[in-house]
Amino acid sequence: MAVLQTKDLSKIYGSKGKGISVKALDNFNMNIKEGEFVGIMGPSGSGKTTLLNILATIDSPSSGEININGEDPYRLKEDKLTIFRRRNLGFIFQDFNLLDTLSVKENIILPLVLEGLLKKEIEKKLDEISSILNIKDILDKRTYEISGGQQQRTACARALINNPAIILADEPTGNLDSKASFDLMSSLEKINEKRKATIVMVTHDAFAASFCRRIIMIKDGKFFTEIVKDSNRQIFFKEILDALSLLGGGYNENI
Ligand SMILES: Nc1ncnc2c1ncn2[C@@H]1O[C@H](COP(=O)(O)OP(=O)(O)OP(=O)(O)O)[C@@H](O)[C@H]1O
Repeated sequence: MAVLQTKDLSKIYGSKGKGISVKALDNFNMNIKEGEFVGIMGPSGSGKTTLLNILATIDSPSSGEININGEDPYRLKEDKLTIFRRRNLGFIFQDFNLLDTLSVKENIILPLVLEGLLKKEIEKKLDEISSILNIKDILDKRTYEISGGQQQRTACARALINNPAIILADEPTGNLDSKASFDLMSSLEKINEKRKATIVMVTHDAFAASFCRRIIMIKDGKFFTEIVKDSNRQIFFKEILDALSLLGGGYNENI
């Protein structure tokens, strides 16, 4: 079953007639099934952030349709949209976005406290997610007392604790070293496999992308191609690099 669908999604920045307008997304179609782990890649300026912001309901499309877990979020009023977001979407950002006045545990359980869940239920969910992400030992620490990798795993736990329909990740390894990237991506892979979590991740990093099961490449706001993992991660990594070199737009120089 598709948990996320876009149909002829377009986004034009800049008002008609005044100055230059930019078509950031151009009739973009995408279909993501429950339990998929999908990477979105493309050259700088190809529309990845625009797409993610629209899926995150932060920015509205100029035209086209979007369906998340059976609803078009852009048809909801603001108060319903806030609840929709909290229940259906989990966010992981490049810069972690943790609250440094709170402990690791308080950061993670925040969405459940907002939902008004019972303490016992909160503790059970906290225990489950912190074991998967290997952060049980640091739950009482402040966020400035832990490493970047631990901060990102904390942010992941917060995004996942209430089992959202979709996890949206924007360059989650962008601020991590290679060991922390490996740990984070292994955790996301495990969460995808064990909890059937649906993950959509924008990344420039072919190594991080190799943990996904499908990569959608976009160029100039349009679907360019997609590749599906049908062997091991090392082979998929090479296939991603090959596809990126065809895509051009600055990727070729990095290979
Ligand atoms: N708020 C805005 N106003 C006007 N143009 C914008 C705005 N945001 C993005 N754009 C333009 O839309 C296009 C797509 O931008 P977007 O940020 O989605 O690309 P991207 O693929 O995420 O790039 P990067 O990899 O560099 O982050 C670019 O041409 C960009 O300059």
